[in-house]
Amino acid sequence: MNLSILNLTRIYNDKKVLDLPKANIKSGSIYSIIGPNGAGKSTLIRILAGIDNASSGKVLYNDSVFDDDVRKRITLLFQKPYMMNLNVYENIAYPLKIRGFSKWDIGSRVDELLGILDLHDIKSQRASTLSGGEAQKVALARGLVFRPELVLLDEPTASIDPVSTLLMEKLVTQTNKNYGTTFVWVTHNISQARRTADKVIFMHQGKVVESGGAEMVLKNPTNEITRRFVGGDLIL
Ligand SMILES: Nc1ncnc2c1ncn2[C@@H]1O[C@H](COP(=O)(O)OP(=O)(O)OP(=O)(O)O)[C@@H](O)[C@H]1O
Repeated sequence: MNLSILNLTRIYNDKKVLDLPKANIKSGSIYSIIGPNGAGKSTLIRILAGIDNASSGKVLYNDSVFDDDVRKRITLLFQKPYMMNLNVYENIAYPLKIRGFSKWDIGSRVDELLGILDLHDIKSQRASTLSGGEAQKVALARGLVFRPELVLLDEPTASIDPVSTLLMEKLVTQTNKNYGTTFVWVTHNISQARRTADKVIFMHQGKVVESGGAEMVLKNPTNEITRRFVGGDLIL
């Protein structure tokens, strides 16, 4: 799913926290959004996911404005996973069940995801008893099982151990490759952006300071603030 962002702003208490005159997210790519605290990354994700309103401007999903049809083709994952009061298998199967998939199709898709994320041993466990990391893996599997066109990720691996983080990254890159899924992933982990992203968007003070191919923005940025940020300079 392509996204076109035009003159998008978000104002909180008279302060403009987001100001994006023009940006495009190309279908089939993995985008990392990086930038310091308060840069407007989560605000942007919330607006793209239709759970917050812009103060002005618009976002087009392919060529449509946000509506129920767009909503059905999007997944949003935060740092804190949401679990339904079901077991692991049923949580992951849920989006397929409500879309009327056959039992056989549900079984094969859920089994594949359980395998990739190493969740087979806990597939019958109630979701309310899972650890934070286990729950996040289940949430990712549930968010991908119906093969959404666009996946919005807001620091989903921030409190996940390195092994599970790599499994989640692998699932994201594999899903992108196999189904052409577009990912927009907010991360504070520059190494994670290096491992996963095709394109990187660097935000600072509500604006896109630099964007482009991951290799270029992360290794050879043209902007001085980007260079300091990716180089680990804490004072921008
Ligand atoms: N509901 C709100 N009311 C007032 N100000 C808000 C609100 N939500 C966000 N802000 C402000 O908007 C700015 C951008 O916040 P946002 O959460 O988008 O930043 P971020 O880049 O995701 O930061 P972080 O890396 O810390 O998660 C911040 O200054 C924040 O204080």
